Amino acid sequence: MRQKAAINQLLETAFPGANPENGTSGPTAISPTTLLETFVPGYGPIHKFLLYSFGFDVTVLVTFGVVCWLSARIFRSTWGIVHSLVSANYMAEITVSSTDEIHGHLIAFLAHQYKINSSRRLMAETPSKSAWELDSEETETPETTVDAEGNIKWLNFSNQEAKSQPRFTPAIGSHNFWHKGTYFQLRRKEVAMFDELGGGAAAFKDKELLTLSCFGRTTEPIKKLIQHAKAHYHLGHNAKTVIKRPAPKDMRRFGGRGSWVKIAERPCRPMKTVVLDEERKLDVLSDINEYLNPATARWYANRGIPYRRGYLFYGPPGTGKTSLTFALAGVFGLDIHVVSLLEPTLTEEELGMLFTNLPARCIVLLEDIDTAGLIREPSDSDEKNAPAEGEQGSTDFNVANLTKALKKANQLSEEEKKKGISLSGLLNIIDGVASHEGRVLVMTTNHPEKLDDALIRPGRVDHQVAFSNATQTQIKELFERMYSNDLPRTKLILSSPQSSTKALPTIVEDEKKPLSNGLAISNGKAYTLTPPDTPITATSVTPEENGKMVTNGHAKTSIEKPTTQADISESELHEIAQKFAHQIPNDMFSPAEIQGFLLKRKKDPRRALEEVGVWVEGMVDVKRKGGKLVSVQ
Ligand SMILES: Nc1ncnc2c1ncn2[C@@H]1O[C@H](COP(=O)(O)OP(=O)(O)OP(=O)(O)O)[C@@H](O)[C@H]1O
Repeated sequence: MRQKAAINQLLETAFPGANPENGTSGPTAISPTTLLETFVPGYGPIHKFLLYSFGFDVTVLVTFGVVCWLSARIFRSTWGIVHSLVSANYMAEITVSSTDEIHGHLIAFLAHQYKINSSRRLMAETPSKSAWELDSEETETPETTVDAEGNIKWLNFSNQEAKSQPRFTPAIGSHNFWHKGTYFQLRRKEVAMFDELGGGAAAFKDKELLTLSCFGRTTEPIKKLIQHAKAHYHLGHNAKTVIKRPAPKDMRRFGGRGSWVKIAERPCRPMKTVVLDEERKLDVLSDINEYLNPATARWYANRGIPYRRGYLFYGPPGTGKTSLTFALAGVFGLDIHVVSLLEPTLTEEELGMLFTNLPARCIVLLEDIDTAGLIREPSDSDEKNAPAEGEQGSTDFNVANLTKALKKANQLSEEEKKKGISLSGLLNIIDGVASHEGRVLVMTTNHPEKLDDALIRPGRVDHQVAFSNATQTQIKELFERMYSNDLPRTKLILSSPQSSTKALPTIVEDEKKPLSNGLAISNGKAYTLTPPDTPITATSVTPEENGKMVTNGHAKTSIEKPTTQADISESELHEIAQKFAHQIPNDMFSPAEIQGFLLKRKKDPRRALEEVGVWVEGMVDVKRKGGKLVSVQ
């Protein structure tokens, strides 16, 4: 009886006004149950069934669910409104596209941020490192084959990729982090870009956008963060020379900095490793040093002279033209932009655009300019005078001639299409009105005699440097360099750089100040020029360590015999070098050839001395016969 009364009471609460006992309806009142019955068909019977069978009023649960859902909706939209109001009025943001190198700097920096690292949403990436980028020998863990005595015989690097440590970066989505007391929001998202590939083709490409925001009405904290990320990135890259080349065709169409892509980063080549007549080396060094001085830019501007400098390095193959360019880039901390004029997809307009998008100061390297296939556009008179085949007169005009003429016309138009860069086009790009100022242009060639006069006239080429096969002094230097551990830094004494002082008599205020890179500015007096240290990841290996390598955590003896360097005193090394140099004729072999010979005996100077006679004989024989394949190595 009591149970029935309780159910009745419940029903009364659920259906106020409805009396299940007598079935009469009272005045209608709005209750959650009546509302649900109105909007959800069949709710009433289910509700009654549950209530009678289990004494459980489902309306309470449903009402609670609905209230929660509604609250969540209201909260979300209120939050959205508040967030957008706050973002619009009290937050600053900066967006970075993945087409810009800052994107890479930021991601690398964020990957190092412990707060991001502790995030629960990360993206794993396998960083690909070049041989130069490996931190140290210890981080390399090649598989090794060991002989009976436990010495390493063969190394195998096939498992390298699998073993390399993944890098964790923030996943696509939103992240928050603190940096130096500022709260930052990071949104990483991918957007599909409709990219017209030309020739009617098009494709969607993914591009990434990073949006950094922080509270406040100024973007200053974000700018500082980006600056910090850049500095962090370059921290480990100070001693590297960055090599860039034109981006793939579809990327460089957009212009901007994205027109150049980094292809490599190498440790700076120390100037002392380039064996070249000291005076010639210093001439180039002081010339570039003076050119890069900001005061010189003003000097040029005041006189209306285009602020550009061109160098021609010429000489036989393997004599150090490229090496000197890299060493110069290291000394002055410039990036090298390498352009191949033979690239079939490169048009004149694109080359012009690439030159416009060069950074303020850089080296542009045009290698083997004689083989670049520059096209001299035929003059009108040439065209008129050249008799076309099949044009011997209308009388003997026949079908065969017509076919030939058509074929030739087609061939010509095909060639025209592939033509690439004409000489006049290149000349315009090098020093035309739209040409970039502030860059150092280096052109190299093995055949200067083949170059067009216009290409090397002053203004386009301001300084020529001749390279030749090695002299005995250079051979000795190469030898000593190969076998000495780490020679102390050489001081280069600059004696009276006349050319520069004559050319720039009015640079006064800054002249005696050493530049930040350690080079002094010429003032007509003799002065000491010390090329800045190029801190190549100095592995100060002790003689004892030198014969060992660490693999998989175990120190093992290296493949080669323990070095003999430790056994040789400096004076003996000089003596051997002297004898070695005497056995090689002057000006016959390029430094590259000598380096190649020494590399095969890189740990054994005595053996190099013993074997050099036979090598010279064999090589002289090959050179005399004009052959290319060597019988002695
Ligand atoms: N003068 C030099 N001093 C030191 N090393 C040199 C010198 N010349 C050549 N070498 C060595 O020889 C190799 C080839 O040199 P490099 O590429 O600079 O020659 P190159 O003159 O540019 O040749 P090419 O004309 O074929 O491009 C490099 O490994 C370099 O170290």
